[in-house]
Amino acid sequence: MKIYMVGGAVRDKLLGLPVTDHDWVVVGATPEALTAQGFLPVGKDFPVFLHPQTREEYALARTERNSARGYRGFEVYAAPEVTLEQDLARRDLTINSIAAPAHPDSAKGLFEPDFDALVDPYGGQRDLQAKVLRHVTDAFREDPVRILRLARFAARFADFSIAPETLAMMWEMVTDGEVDGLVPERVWQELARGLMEDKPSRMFDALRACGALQHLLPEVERLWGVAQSAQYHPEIDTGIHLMMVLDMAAQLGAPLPVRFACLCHDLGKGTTPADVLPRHIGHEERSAKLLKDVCQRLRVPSECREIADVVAREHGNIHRSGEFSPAAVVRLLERCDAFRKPRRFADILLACECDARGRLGFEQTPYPQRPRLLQLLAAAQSVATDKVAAEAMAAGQSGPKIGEWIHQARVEAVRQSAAAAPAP
Ligand SMILES: Nc1ccn([C@@H]2O[C@H](COP(=O)(O)OP(=O)(O)OP(=O)(O)O)[C@@H](O)[C@H]2O)c(=O)n1
Ligand SMILES: [Mg+2]
Repeated sequence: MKIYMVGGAVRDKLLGLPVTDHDWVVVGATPEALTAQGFLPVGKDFPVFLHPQTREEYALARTERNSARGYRGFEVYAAPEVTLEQDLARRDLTINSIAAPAHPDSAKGLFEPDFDALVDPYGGQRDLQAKVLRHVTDAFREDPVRILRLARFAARFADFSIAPETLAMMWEMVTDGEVDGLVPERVWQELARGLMEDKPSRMFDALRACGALQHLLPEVERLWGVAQSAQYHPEIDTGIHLMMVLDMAAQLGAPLPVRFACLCHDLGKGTTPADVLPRHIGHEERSAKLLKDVCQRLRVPSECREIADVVAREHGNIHRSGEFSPAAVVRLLERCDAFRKPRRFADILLACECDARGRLGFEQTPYPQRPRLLQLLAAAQSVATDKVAAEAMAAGQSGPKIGEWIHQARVEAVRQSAAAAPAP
């Protein structure tokens, strides 16, 4: 048997990037031979084994066919006579189809890849140098998730382009309805990973270029070509604004829920009636409704869904909060559930900063609303609620009236804090 390091580990090593997870392929072996060497079988669908010490994945060389639409319908063929070239041929991108032969290092009991003896039958190194994302063979079509994977790699390797023939193939796959059969969990998984890359906008550029975004997220696709007022949005186009917001979220190191909230905050601008454009009165409510559809369709986890809902509804109010009375500030904090979930509120404010700075010419503009609302929240939180409640009861109050007293005490605390540091 012969063992090779493959996939992302070889690619990242050649790019000089840190390598975290190692994938291996085993040629000329049977499951029995691997088990005899101490490897642990794991794959339910695929013949995959774990190294007894490192727990890294070792897969038998295989060919595969997609027997049905979507993710589940694979037929896998693994046998000792499947060659390395055959295994590399069924992979997604040339840059992911380079193999490094590995030699057992008997001292450590591990395998050491030899990067001076790469096996690269599909031009992976050439495409790494030319910075091109290119499919390996027609087998790319067998797995439509690869459209999303490619889009995600475009977001990660922001200076790579998509080979025209690959884009053409993706376009055909989309036209054939291939992305419509994807299971929601896989779509969400890839979208979430792409959102977390350095330049998320490039994932959406790629998905638009092949027509997939219209199928996966029509609510987002629709935003291109929708005008906004030039006074607040010099970039005008809502789709362009959205991409700037996402890239700002990446630049500010925002976590996934914040990035998802950014993605969905302006969905309602896509359904603004033509006669009120470029104004978008009431778009917040419409965003929240469309967000609900997206979350149901893609089974978005509740952590992402909930923050996105608040950001969709309240981002305009948070932007304008500098003009709010102390009572209006407290009502805003209450609607955001900031007293119970202060950390989530900080994330909501981060999403709003991304929105404000994700505009042409505003990238470096400070967003004082964020520190100010955090300060006012801290002031409102400093109210000793049990003391206020005791006072209210001593004054003969009960039920909701006690809540009103607490609310009033918080308004007073916000008033004092705001007076000490007025909005800029
Ligand atoms: N739908 C898929 C998934 C994986 N692969 C192949 O399996 C390898 C390992 O997959 P994975 O670990 O998911 O991706 P990586 O390329 O290693 O990228 P990452 O850095 O995201 O792990 C890929 O390089 C690719 O050769 C593929 O061809 N098609
Ligand atoms: Mg990997």
